[in-house]
Formats: sequence, structure tokens, C-alpha cells
Amino acid sequence: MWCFRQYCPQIGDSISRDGAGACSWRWEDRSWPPPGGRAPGDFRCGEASWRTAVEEFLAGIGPADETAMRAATERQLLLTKPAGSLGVLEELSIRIAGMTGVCPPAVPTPAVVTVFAADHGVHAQGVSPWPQEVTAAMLANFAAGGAAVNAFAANNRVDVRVVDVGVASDVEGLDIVHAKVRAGTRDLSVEKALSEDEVRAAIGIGFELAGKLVGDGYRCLLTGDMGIANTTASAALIATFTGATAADVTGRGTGIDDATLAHKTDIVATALALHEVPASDPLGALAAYGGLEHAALAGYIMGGAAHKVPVILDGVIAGAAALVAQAFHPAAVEYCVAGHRSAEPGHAVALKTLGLSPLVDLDLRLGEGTGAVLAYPILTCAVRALAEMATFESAGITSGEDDAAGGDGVA
Ligand SMILES: Cc1cc2ncn([C@H]3O[C@H](COP(=O)(O)O)[C@@H](O)[C@H]3O)c2cc1C
Ligand SMILES: O=C(O)c1cccnc1
Repeated sequence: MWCFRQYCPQIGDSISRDGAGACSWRWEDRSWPPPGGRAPGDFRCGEASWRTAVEEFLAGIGPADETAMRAATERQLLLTKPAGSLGVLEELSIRIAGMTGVCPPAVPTPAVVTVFAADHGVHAQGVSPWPQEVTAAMLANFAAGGAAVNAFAANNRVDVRVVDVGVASDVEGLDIVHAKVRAGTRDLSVEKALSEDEVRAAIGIGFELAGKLVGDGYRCLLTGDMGIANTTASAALIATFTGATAADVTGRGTGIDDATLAHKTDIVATALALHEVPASDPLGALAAYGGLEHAALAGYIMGGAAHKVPVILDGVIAGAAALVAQAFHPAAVEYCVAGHRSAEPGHAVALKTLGLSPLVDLDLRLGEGTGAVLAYPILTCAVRALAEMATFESAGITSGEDDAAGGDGVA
């Protein structure tokens, strides 16, 4: 059994409204490490207020290392293959060199997928065909190893962490990370989903957890999510940061009929008109629309970037969170890899603004981190090729010298 608890369970009330006071809550690591887990690490909120903390997070993020990327680009030309023949994998390996600042980079292992879970007040508007209780029920399923992400993760040697960052019901008994900021968001179509303090707290949870995971030895962070109705919040966030309309970014989520899709699109349009958050205000967007898992994911992505560790994004929920991270700090996206393209229409819109191309496109529309876990071995293969392949020189292969580098016209 391992869990983190807050000294103060009423986090919203425990942080001064103007953000000027000291952080009045901390993590307490009661029984680390998890069974079979890695070495314990310190996982405590600092003394700073969350306002300061978010600024500190941003100060820790820098651009990818151009020298390492240049070296990786040159090295690719020396490897025993026609130049460019590994296609997207070559570009990916160069990006990993840039993220980690090393050429050739180490294989990014071990990897962990963190499933941030939370509920959504907008569920009351009938935007999802599933009852809200499914969020908590799926947490029990993740903990028991019975979800799709567990199966994929077992196949691809990825560890799974599950975090309650805002599930509506009590899931205290589950063997997961307990970090509930509040029991679900408020309904984004009638009021702000979250207070700014709640947003800060959730961002901090994701950021701190990313740091802890890197401290524990993980070298690749994968995003996961669970939250019935979270494709509605994702649509509102994506519209905010891309300028797309509600109709462009609202999809069928877990599977709704045409009438419910029209209603869901109206709800997103109503929320966008109600809050009118500019793309330059990521904190305001998270407060307007939520969700707590989006905020935690944004923090987690920024945490990966600050620690110079690749972050593989899952589907539309991760895409929305990455747009938030990008709005906080454009360089955060330099550490992101798009694992896949979800069938949810807003995802392609999000990826375009993020400037990321998905590694796989298999019509998945599940979430949980499944698309990210599926893509992970592609990323490790890309790095292995750069790090482990022989060069023409070391293998004693001649290939018409200039042509080996030039690619075209090899006889
Ligand atoms: C059994 C089940 C397992 C899931 N695993 C991920 N999701 C996914 O579907 C939800 C979002 O879709 P919507 O916005 O339409 O509610 C999220 O929980 C997401 O993670 C699931 C959904 C269900 C029902
Ligand atoms: O893209 C996703 O991750 C997704 C799509 C539909 C429902 N849940 C998640």
C-alpha cells in the first residue's frame, strides 16, 4: 500500500486567496516505496505559495539542446543505412538527443504511464452516455490490472501509476496515489469549473509527481487519463488555444448519437461564450473549464520538460493539457512526443497547434494512456537505432562514400 496524503484535506480553503501566503499543505509520503517499486524519493511540496511555485516550474524549463541535435543529425548520416531510410524515427531520435542533451542518447527506460483521474460537473448536462461512477470503478479496475492500459503496459514494459486528483466519490481504499484537490469540477457550462487555487494545486501535483518519478529513475513519462465527460472539457480547452469552433473540436467521446453530439457541441459553445478566456491565459482556461486531470497533466508535462525527459502524449485529453503547457511555456512542447492520433476530432486540431505528428494512427478513442503506451516501443527503437547501429566506418562497409551521406542516386 502506498499513498500520498495532504496534511490539509480542504486544499481550496487552505491556500490564501491572493496567493501571497506560504503553501499551507504538503505531501506526506506514508509508506513509500510501493511493493516491488524503486528507491524512495522525497516528494514534498515546497514552502513557496503556489503562485510562486508555478513561476518556479516555468523558470526550470529550457529549450532542447541544439548541439546534441546537430550531433545526432550528423550521426544519422554515418549509420549503416541509406540516409533518411528510417523516416520519422530519425527525426524522433534527433529530438530525443535534443531533449536529453546527449548524443547518442541513452535508451529512455524505464517508462511509466501516469493515469490522472478526475470527474466533471458538466456531466450533469448529459454530455456522456456513461454514469459518473464509472470513473471510480475504472480506478479500481486499473488498480486490479484489468484495464486496456494495464494490458498494453504489461506488453511494453511500462509501469502504471494511477492518481486520484479529483474523483467525485471516495476512492480512499484503493492502492493508488491519493491527491484529490476537490471532488470533481463545477459545471463549466454555468460557472467556473475550478478556482485558481485549485488549478495551481493540481498543476503542482502533476509537476511534483513528474519530478518524483524522474528521481525514482524513470526516463520516459507517458500521459494517461480517466474521467467520464472529460472530452467535453478537452474540447473547450482545445478551442481556446487553437481558435477552432466548438463544432470543429467536439466529438463523440465514448460514443454518443447525433442528437447528443449536437447537444454536447452546444454546451461547449455556451461555455466558450460564457468564459471568453483568451489563449494567452492558461490558468484562466483551466479555471473556466477544468478538469483537474488536465491541470495535473499540464504540470506533469512541464515537469517532464523541466527534468529533460521525453513525455509521450496520449489522445485528446493529453493534447488539451499539452496546449495548456505550451501556453505556459512554449518550450514544454519540445519535450513532447505525440504517441498517436485519436479519432476524437479535436485531437488533430490540437496536434496541429502543438506542431506534433502522431507516431501511430489506429483509430483509438479510449484514453487511459493506451495510445502513448502503444507508441513507446517505437520511441525506444528510434533511440536504439541512433545509439546502437554500426557506422559505415566501424562496420567496414563502403557505399560509394558521398552517396552514403547524400541518399539520392545510390547505385
Ligand atoms: C469503461 C470506460 C473506460 C474508459 N477508459 C477511458 N475512458 C475514456 O472515456 C472518458 C471520456 O469520454 P466521455 O467524455 O465521452 O465521457 C474518459 O474517462 C476517458 O479516459 C473510458 C470510458 C469508459 C466508459
Ligand atoms: O482521445 C482520447 O484519448 C479519448 C477519446 C475518447 C474518449 N476518451 C479518450
